[in-house]
Amino acid sequence: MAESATPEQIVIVVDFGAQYGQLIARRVRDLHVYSEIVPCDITADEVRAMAPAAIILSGGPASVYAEDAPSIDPEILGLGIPVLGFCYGQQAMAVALGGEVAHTEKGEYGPAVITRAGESALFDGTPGEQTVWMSHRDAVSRVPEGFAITSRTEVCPVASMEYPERKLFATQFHPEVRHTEFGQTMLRNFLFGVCELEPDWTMDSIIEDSVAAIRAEVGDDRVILGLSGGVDSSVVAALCARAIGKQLTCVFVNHGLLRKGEPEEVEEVFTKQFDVDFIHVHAEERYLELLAGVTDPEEKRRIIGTQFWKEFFAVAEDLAQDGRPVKYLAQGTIYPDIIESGARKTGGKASTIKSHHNLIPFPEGVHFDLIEPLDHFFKDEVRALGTALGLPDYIVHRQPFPGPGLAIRIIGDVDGEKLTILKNADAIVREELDAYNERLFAETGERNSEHTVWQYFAVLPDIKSVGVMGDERTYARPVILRAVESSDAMTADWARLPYDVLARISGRIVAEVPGVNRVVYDITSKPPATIEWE
Ligand SMILES: Nc1ncnc2c1ncn2[C@@H]1O[C@H](COP(=O)(O)OP(=O)(O)OP(=O)(O)O)[C@@H](O)[C@H]1O
Ligand SMILES: O=c1[nH]c(=O)c2[nH+]cn([C@@H]3O[C@H](COP(=O)(O)O)[C@@H](O)[C@H]3O)c2[nH]1
Ligand SMILES: NC(=O)CC[C@H](N)C(=O)O
Ligand SMILES: [Mg+2]
Repeated sequence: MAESATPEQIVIVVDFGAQYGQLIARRVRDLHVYSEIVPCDITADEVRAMAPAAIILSGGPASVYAEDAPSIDPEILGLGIPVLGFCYGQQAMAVALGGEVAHTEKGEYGPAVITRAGESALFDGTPGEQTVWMSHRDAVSRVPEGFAITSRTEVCPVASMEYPERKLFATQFHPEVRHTEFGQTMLRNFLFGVCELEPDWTMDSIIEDSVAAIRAEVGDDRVILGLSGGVDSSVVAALCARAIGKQLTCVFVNHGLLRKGEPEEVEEVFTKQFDVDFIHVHAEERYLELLAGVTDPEEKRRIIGTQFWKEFFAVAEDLAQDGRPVKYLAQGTIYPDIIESGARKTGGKASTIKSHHNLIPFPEGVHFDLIEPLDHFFKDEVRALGTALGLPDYIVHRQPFPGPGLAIRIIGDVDGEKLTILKNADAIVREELDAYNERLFAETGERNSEHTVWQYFAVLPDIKSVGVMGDERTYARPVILRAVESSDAMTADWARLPYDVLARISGRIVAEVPGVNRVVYDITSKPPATIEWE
């Protein structure tokens, strides 16, 4: 399998089940150093093989002395690679090296003021007293031999500790959260001061590395790309077009589960505005037949994902008629697809939340070598990459649309009638919320800012309810409105839409979409819900 281009310098974040694991990796990447999360049972040999330039130990919910509490292999701390531990990470470091951890009399949650003690490279350029963010009940009560205490709070005797000669540093507080006043300075001090890293992981270098990796992998062979018109696959298309030009054929599968007007738009954009070979596969009937009567969400995802492979393979066989076989399939797989599918490359530690269509195993008889240059990235990073590649805003800022399409927004089995209802209701939701987002954009000047609605759509549940329209009883379907704020789809909150916007959407759907007599709004965040309903 073709790996994405991993930069030479990498910082690994050892995850003890932190709430902020992703955030740590992001903060490091924001400083232009590549970072990736690894599970906490990683062995010293595995770390050696990855040869990271630095290691960060995350926080975590456990208590170090609890049964089954995760720990760090002390050998890892002795590899000579600089280590920085946060919270549970500090506690785990202390215990691994012979120090002690105890319950504090009262925990510290939220802001705390630390007082520094002595010199520390980690605190360079920060004041003697400063506000940090804490979230802990335990604390280091005795530091391991050779360690110095570099700050304390009233409650916590070891707010930070270090053994600079061995390049081991740790804090009880969380430098990765925005509320820690000088958190980003500390991270910078660690990466560029202690570890002497170069901030060279820039969009331009990412593009260069990816293009070179694709070229090296593919050589003179041919590639087909699953192109949905979405952000991820469009960015991969741009990267592949740069790398291998006309060896690339883009394949758009119209499975009939797309939004109203979408197939026409995608075809228009990629045949008229981009110079790529584009094939539109009409698979509407095949999908409807395969999905008939299927109600289980994972079963639907499996059928849809499997059929995607078959459609791509059929195109590849067709193209190969001219004597030049197609060996590679490129896709816009991104990191959240992988982590949620509990799939390969995460080391299998994550649990399966839902099987993303692009991670379903190949059916018998189908094989491709995969090219997935975005498989380490989050959505907002993909967008930044798209902008750097010169893709237009309407593609870069398109809201995500899942590969299995409307099939996972129709709860229960899928049929033509339900698809029509959902397409029409969804078109109204998009029209109204597109306009709302445009108004916010006009006010803030920022697309996909924290103020705009990130993703919005309609869901059709498998129930009916009683209503009264035109003095007559109705027994018809409700439509669920889902609108969320997010930046990377890993977490999301429901959008606090103004009542007048909600009222207009509800009024229009019931008036304009036959078969619907009620509209409800989903006010659940992710977690505990997910963005999609299936
Ligand atoms: N209708 C489709 N035809 C061909 N390939 C598809 C289709 N839908 C999805 N894919 C493939 O599956 C990958 C993952 O889908 P996903 O929806 O996550 O990405 P996207 O559509 O490119 O971007 P976005 O998340 O913005 O919708 C796509 O990048 C693309 O390679
Ligand atoms: O390409 C995709 N194939 C899938 O199978 C899939 N399932 C969910 N999504 C999208 O991923 C993001 C997170 O979705 P959830 O919170 O529902 O898991 C949201 O943006 C979803 O729209 C998918 N995208
Ligand atoms: N946020 C954390 O890492 C907490 C660590 C540990 N569970 C404590 O309460 O002290
Ligand atoms: Mg999509």
